[in-house]
Amino acid sequence: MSRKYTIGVDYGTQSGRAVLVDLSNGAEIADHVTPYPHGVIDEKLPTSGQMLGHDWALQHPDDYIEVLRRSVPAVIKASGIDVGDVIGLAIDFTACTMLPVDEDRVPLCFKPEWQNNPHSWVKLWKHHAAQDEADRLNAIAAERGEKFLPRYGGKISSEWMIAKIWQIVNEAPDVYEATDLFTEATDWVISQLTGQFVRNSCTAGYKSIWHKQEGYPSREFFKALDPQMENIVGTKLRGDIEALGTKAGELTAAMAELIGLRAGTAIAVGNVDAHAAVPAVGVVGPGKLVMAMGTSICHMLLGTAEVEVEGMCGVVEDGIIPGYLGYEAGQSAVGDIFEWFVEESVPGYVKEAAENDGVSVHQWLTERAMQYKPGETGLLALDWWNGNRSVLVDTNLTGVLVGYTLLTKPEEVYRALLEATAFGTRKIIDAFHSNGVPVHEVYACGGLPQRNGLLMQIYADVTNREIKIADSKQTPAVGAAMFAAVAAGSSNGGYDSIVDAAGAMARVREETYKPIPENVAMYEKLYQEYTLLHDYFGRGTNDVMKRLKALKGQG
Ligand SMILES: Nc1ncnc2c1ncn2[C@@H]1O[C@H](COP(=O)(O)OP(=O)(O)O)[C@@H](O)[C@H]1O
Ligand SMILES: O=C(CO)[C@@H](O)[C@@H](O)COP(=O)(O)O
Repeated sequence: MSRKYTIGVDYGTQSGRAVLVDLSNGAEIADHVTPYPHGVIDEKLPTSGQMLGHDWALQHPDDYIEVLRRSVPAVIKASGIDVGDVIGLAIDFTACTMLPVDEDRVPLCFKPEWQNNPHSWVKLWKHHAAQDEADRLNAIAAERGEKFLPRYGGKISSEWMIAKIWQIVNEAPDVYEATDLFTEATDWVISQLTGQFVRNSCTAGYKSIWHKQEGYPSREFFKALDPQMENIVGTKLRGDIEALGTKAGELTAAMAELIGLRAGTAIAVGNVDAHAAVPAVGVVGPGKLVMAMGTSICHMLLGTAEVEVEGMCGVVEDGIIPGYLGYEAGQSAVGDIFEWFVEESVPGYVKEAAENDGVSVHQWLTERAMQYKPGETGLLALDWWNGNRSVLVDTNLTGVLVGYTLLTKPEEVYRALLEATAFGTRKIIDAFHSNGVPVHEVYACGGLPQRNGLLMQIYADVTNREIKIADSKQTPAVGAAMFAAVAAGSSNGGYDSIVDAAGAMARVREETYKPIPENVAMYEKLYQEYTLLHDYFGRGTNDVMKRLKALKGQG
């Protein structure tokens, strides 16, 4: 039998990428990236030019189709394989990235009557303008003693589906009324490929408060949020919910023509970027934490029992790998903080020097930051430039940097920011480890481990754990390609389970980052200081960040 292939398409924050993978060994035969033509829409609406509020982040649904139009034919062409040997396609996405669609699954923002209303657009995962709704939702859920709350670390995030929908109810009831379905972008793209709408259990579980045994929260709960939402489960949230790796349907003739694959190709149900990455590094059992490190970090871990962990994003049965409870936690900004510094905060001389040396500003700063020992900068930061996702679950928290002097150099600040994100990860690991979900090994994938060795050494030192790195530039896409192989099934040249697919296709690099004992000791001291600052600003001793944000809103 000829070699068989699948395509995984990873939808990130700024771009989407397709990877064509050999099913016999997981080799990435070709990849292609399509930057989203509209990028992240966080200043003004592309249609009317209307300015968006603080904390808004939207996207254009056609950008997702553009990724398929451009990147799928590009990987077929670059690989030179026979398209008939591509047996499946699957995608993974940022989440909760959601949109309202009409009865024909047309996004409301495509329709002239709605296109000038910002609430008709895709709300990206990092749209944080529903914090008020999230706060009220959490208070109501706690008051009612809702059983679901502990499964989400005690708080539902403003990033997740129900808070985002409630914001639409409050600010644009007409959009709410006109919406036939609220869908995750990952499920919407799959519906465009197959012509059928099916939800996936991963986003339903982590982002929409759905539970395998108990379903969604009760009508009474939704009614307590707003009477207009009472029947939302049977109406705007309806749809079959299928497990990861299930075949959602087959590629329609029209889409086959558009993207250059055969009609009838198996299409898997949607998935989330970080979750898809887990089998791609070979993790199919407990004790091994996977960090998907890019714009943000998602921390993924498998367990055998459902336990409560402060501030985790969620625990979902079969949510990552069937047969296990999948735990997720995260940091809302990591690479984004480094990017902010590079774009908004380095002096002109750094940019010029980097240009003269022919390296990126990130590289220039990293080479210099490497010369410092832990503690030597005298700086300490809180990594809350985009709020805190875990363990505090509060998007109203903001960044802090302590220890500036007149001699502070940009590379020292850069190093302090790298370290702050590592301390944030340590908080998450400690929360799991001390609550009965052990973390013995750490794996990293995503853009950051490929680009910044100093960052990875700092993470190994701060967490005092060896870190294994994915042997792939596009780990979530490879994971999606594995789920596509499962959707196609072994009778078609794919696999019967994700465990079988991971056994044959997953890869990590031989070299690892090992903790250096003297760095571990110094970082332990700095971590104690980080914890003091973290609790002081994050647990209510001093709510100055929130007061400042409120004043900013009035200004
Ligand atoms: N050399 C570098 N060191 C640290 N961060 C970097 C470096 N180069 C780029 N970045 C950061 O990587 C992030 C993008 O990560 P990537 O994994 O490619 O994207 P995504 O999260 O959208 O999938 C950006 O936020 C950028 O600031
Ligand atoms: O929240 C999740 C997954 O649950 C991510 O999609 C979100 O953090 C975005 O990830 P990226 O940083 O764009 O890889």
